[in-house]
Amino acid sequence: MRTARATFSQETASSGVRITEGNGGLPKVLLNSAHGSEAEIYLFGGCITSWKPVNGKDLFVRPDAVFNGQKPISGGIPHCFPQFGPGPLQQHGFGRNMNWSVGDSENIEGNPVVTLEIKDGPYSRSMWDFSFLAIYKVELNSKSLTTILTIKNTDKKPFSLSTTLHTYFRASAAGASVKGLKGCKTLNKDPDPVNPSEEREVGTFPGFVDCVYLDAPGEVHLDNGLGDVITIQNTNWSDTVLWNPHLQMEACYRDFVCVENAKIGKVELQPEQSWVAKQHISVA
Ligand SMILES: O=P(O)(O)OC[C@H]1O[C@@H](O)[C@H](O)[C@@H](O)[C@@H]1O
Repeated sequence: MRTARATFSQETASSGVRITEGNGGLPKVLLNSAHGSEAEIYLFGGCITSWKPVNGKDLFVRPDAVFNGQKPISGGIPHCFPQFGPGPLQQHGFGRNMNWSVGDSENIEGNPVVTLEIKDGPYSRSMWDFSFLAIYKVELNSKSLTTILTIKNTDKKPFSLSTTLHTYFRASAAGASVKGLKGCKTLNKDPDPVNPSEEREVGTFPGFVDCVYLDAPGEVHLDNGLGDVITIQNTNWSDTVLWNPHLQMEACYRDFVCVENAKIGKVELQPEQSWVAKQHISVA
């Protein structure tokens, strides 16, 4: 079944896609699979704040997260677009500060699929003077969540960007580990500035961690220290970031780790060109 152009006021419950009012009165999209899983996405930031797979833990939203449509929502799966980290634009770019609109929604064998999008406007143009279209397709299955991000250059001049999905997984940081990054070259802010290749079979979070793994594999495994192993697969997200703020966020650092699919090196897009990347996270 396919439902075109859902709007805030238009509920498409039969497709398992429903738009309702979330925290702070912000519109959010609820996804319900016929197979028992749930997810929610705030249109502000296109931020997936909840993913409850069958037999798995929810994502993590920081206790300092605000839902006021002004500051980005800190938690879940925020977009860092069109810049990851600090730089000429605001930290992590402006995609997480924009109101995404709902495009198509559909239902595939009981699994809801929704497509969100943003394009340039006065707000983005004031910081980044390019015409672009970002399309974010989200599909919920019983034990997995798939997102496909497409960035299209709709301008007459080329542009470049970096981006990540800054995913906050609920975890026991002290017991969490990530497998699959051995051999990757690192860009490690701390503690080792010489940026060696990762030698460990598993990355852990014994203290402050903020490390980019370049040319990461298409699949890594997060043991969340709470009894689940989450498989994180990707196509075209070339890098992986591990982050835990430790004592910088004393109130919550014990309860999450970020494992981020990232594109750190610049994506260069000529007019009409697109960049597409897929993330698939799943529990056993
Ligand atoms: O706090 P924010 O802007 O939501 O971003 C989350 C974190 O993202 C990390 O990538 C940065 O290294 C941190 O400095 C930052 O705090």
